[in-house]
Amino acid sequence: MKTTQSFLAMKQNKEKIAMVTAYDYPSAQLAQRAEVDIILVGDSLGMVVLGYDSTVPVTVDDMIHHAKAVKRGAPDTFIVIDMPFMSYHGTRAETVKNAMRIMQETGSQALKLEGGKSVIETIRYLVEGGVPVVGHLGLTPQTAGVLGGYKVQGRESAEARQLLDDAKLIEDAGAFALVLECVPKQLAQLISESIKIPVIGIGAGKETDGQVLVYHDLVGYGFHHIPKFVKMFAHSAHPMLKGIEMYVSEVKAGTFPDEAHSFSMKQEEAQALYGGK
Ligand SMILES: Nc1nc(=O)c2c([nH]1)NC[C@@H]1CN(c3ccc(C(=O)N[C@@H](CCC(=O)O)C(=O)O)cc3)CN21
Ligand SMILES: CC(C)C(=O)C(=O)O
Ligand SMILES: [Mg+2]
Repeated sequence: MKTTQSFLAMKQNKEKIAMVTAYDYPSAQLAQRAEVDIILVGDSLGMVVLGYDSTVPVTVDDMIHHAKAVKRGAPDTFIVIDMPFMSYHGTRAETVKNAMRIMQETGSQALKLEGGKSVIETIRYLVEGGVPVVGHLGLTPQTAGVLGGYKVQGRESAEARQLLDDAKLIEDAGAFALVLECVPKQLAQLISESIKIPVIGIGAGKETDGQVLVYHDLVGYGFHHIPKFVKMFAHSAHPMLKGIEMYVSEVKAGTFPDEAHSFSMKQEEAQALYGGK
């Protein structure tokens, strides 16, 4: 099992960090087999697994339910869990309770929080309490309603400088890594060079210390909207759909199940069953 220190060392050694989301037992198994460095149980599960049109409806209980399955599928991989919408914006006691529940009930290694200046204090006291924290800046989907949609952030220098300042604050607050989503590659490079903790990009160019992609985007599972920054490394929905269509037609034709997929009794037992009332 890697640790927060492993990821700092990877940045120092210029070894890229590969992160992927997972939401259930099989996706976690595949991620672990592929030797990803970090699994993120992302609140994107609300969209790609539950079919909501944003991450806003996702609850702490949803995150725990999915993360427990992920942990069973990838017991030896470092797992980060998203704190969902507004679960870290109430009182300190409420935030601590949510963080504690997610950590204790799932056995995962770290939590991720979206936002800059406004969550610095929260990051600080979670870290002081012993929770490894990942920050998340740029396009923060939980505040997409306020941002005005899923848009690239920091295209103008003033806004870009604000994101750089926020990244430094997040580092100072004690986060061990930072996810940077949907920002120009020049800004992502500057932020990666300006802080010591690893920057994991998504739609942030190739100069970050690592990359993260949503599982369903990268393996092409589902028929959802695919953001521009996604490279689909496999197209799994199509062979899966073909398989299900074949199953339906074989059931309709009566060719499934065949002998190989059926159980049988000895002939005399069958005779006794049919004839010997
Ligand atoms: N399937 C999926 N993949 C993701 O990466 C993802 C989710 N869902 N849900 C949660 C958030 C939302 N994310 C998104 C969703 C859409 C765009 C998007 O469509 N962006 C525009 C860019 C618009 C612009 O140019 O400003 C695009 O065309 O890619 C980006 C990030 C990233 N996360
Ligand atoms: C896109 C990644 C960074 C995320 O936060 C998620 O999957 O929820
Ligand atoms: Mg998320």
